[in-house]
Amino acid sequence: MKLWRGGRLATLAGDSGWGLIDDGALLVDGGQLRWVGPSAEAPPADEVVELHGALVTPGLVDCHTHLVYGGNRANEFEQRLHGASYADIAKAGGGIRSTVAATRAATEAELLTGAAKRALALAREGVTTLEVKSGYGLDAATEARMLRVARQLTGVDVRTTYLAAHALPPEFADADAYIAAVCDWLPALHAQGLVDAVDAFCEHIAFSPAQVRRVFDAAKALGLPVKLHAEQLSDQGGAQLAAGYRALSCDHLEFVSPAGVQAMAEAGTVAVLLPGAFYALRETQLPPIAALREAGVRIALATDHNPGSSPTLSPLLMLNMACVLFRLTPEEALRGLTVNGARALGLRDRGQLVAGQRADFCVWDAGHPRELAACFGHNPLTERVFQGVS
Ligand SMILES: N=CN[C@@H](CCC(=O)O)C(=O)O
Ligand SMILES: [Zn+2]
Repeated sequence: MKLWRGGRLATLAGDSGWGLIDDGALLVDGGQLRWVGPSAEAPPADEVVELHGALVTPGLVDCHTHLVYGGNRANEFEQRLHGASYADIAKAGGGIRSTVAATRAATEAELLTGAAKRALALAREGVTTLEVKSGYGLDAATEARMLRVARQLTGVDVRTTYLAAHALPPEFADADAYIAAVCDWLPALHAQGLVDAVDAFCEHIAFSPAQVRRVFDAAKALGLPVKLHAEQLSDQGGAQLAAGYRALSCDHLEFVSPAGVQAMAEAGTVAVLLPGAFYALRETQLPPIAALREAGVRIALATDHNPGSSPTLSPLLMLNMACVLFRLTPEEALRGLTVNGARALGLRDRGQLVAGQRADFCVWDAGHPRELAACFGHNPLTERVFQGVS
């Protein structure tokens, strides 16, 4: 067993507060935290690492990414600067569809090379758990390829989400017929062990609530949990729909209604906020933070890394943006990228520095956890411990 001692621990234990332990220690047994507390009370260990007062937090959980894809969409960045909106570009056949063409054209090895570089960039800022969605294949073979690639990523714990209901592929004129295919492909992917959860994009440029319901019914029949890209550009009632399926999370939520917030609170559905997309699309409608807080909805944060609306690989920048743009407190933001991110994936074994949790943690050159959110464009990570190994 290995003891890390003499650190300032932001344990995030319990439901609020930093859970600070000054001069704290962590006893690691294999991949698990065996004991956490003041250094002076630490049990004996085979090996001791001195932290010299460094800050320690749980490993970061990036619970919403589209990390596997071909090509890039910097051309759309320019188009938006010339006045086109995200929806205009999508309606003209660009956006998600343009990444679908590039992803279909890429080999599994090419997709893995690109995704592995991105996963490494996230890990270098402290990510230890990462969710990766499909949704740029939109045919059975490419959706499977994306999910297989995600599962091959190493150095982070990966959760995969089936998002074939992301956009209508060019070979389908009828969205209902495509949704039937999306539902048909799912059992085989699930049988191959490639799917942890099922997601959909409920929006006027994507799929209707009735279509999402069919996808969720297919997930439910297999016992798979669901998540939803909900109310990003308009209020479709997606949050209520998802809550009706006890969804793990609803993500984006700029246009969610009070009824949607209430339904999420009652279902225990996590609100995943994505400041990178909000920023890049110059959205002005803020997610209803005060209402989410008041209703007691857990708030998570993620990079939403994708080549179009959120081409960021910086979870630390998301902490800062969540505070500056959404007015989250630094503590809410860090909880969003740790314990609440884990909850958005249905995981209860990580996100806090508490005995029994996974030994995934970060050591930072910082004196207080609020510094992680206050600074931007600066990475103070000095060590990342993943399953007990640094
Ligand atoms: N909004 C839908 N899906 C992604 C963007 C995908 C893309 O533009 O390629 C998101 O979460 O932001
Ligand atoms: Zn997304």
